Amino acid sequence: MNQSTATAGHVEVLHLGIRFDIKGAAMEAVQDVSVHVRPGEFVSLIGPSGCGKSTLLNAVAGFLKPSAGRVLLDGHEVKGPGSDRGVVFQQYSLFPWMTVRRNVEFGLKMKGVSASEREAQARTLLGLAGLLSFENHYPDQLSGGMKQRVGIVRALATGPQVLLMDEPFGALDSQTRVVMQEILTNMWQRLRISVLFITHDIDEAVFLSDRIYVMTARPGRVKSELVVPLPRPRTAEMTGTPQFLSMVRTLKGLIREESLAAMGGELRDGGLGGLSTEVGPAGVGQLV
Ligand SMILES: Nc1ncnc2c1ncn2[C@@H]1O[C@H](COP(=O)(O)OP(=O)(O)OP(=O)(O)O)[C@@H](O)[C@H]1O
Repeated sequence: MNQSTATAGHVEVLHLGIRFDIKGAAMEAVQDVSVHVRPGEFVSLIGPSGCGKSTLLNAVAGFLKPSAGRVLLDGHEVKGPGSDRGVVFQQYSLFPWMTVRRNVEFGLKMKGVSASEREAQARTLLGLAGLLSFENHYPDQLSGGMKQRVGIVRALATGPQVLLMDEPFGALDSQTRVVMQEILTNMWQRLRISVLFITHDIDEAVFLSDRIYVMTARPGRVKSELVVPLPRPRTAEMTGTPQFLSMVRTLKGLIREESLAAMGGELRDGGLGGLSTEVGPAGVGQLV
């Protein structure tokens, strides 16, 4: 497993609270959340829409200041964005006027890395992502999946200890998404980097993660923490195993409870009384 070899990239979110001011009223988006990512670990956050997943990730990225609690990276308090954390969003954030390789080199250039070293590092990572033959293409000559692969490579180029990914495959069609998951798990396996990953796709979370946090409806708190017991490296065949399917079923039950709670019981009150909020048999997802 990765976490046995990586030594940096330990994220600790301790009793995090984040409040937004909306028209003069405080709105609590995240409440008393404690989560962690060990060095080299792949951890996902899932939960109903609006439960504060992006807010939490933005606090780890240093884009948002906690209203309560702390975020630590390798024991040091996060006080703002830094090159020790790479961020990938759902929207492709490439510079359209730069080639693929120039896009990847951009962060290295900002760090003052020499042209020859930049080129070597960019080409190594592009090779890992299967994009070397596209290094001189421009973003608008690439498919959505390729653009997002360039986005991931660009986030990795400056050598962060932690990769923060907010629904990175959300805009892709389902076939491309599955391929991207395999590419990401292979890259992660080689790079030994810590990942905090947000997704709405439960299969994706199970396929990629070592552990999964399920969040409650707003204000977001940690509802459950599950260890994914599947071996590494992950392969597409594993998605059909009873272990995988049982874990997906467990997570679906947990999310469904919270989605119903987020709707304030409106569905049941509206006459859909047959809807059950009970979670099915816990299966293999080991609750910790
Ligand atoms: N900058 C902001 N100002 C005010 N409210 C905000 C801000 N950012 C987020 N919120 C609110 O905080 C809550 C949590 O939002 P957030 O985007 O973190 O949820 P999420 O779980 O990532 O949602 P989704 O799964 O739909 O992307 C929502 O009610 C959202 O409207």
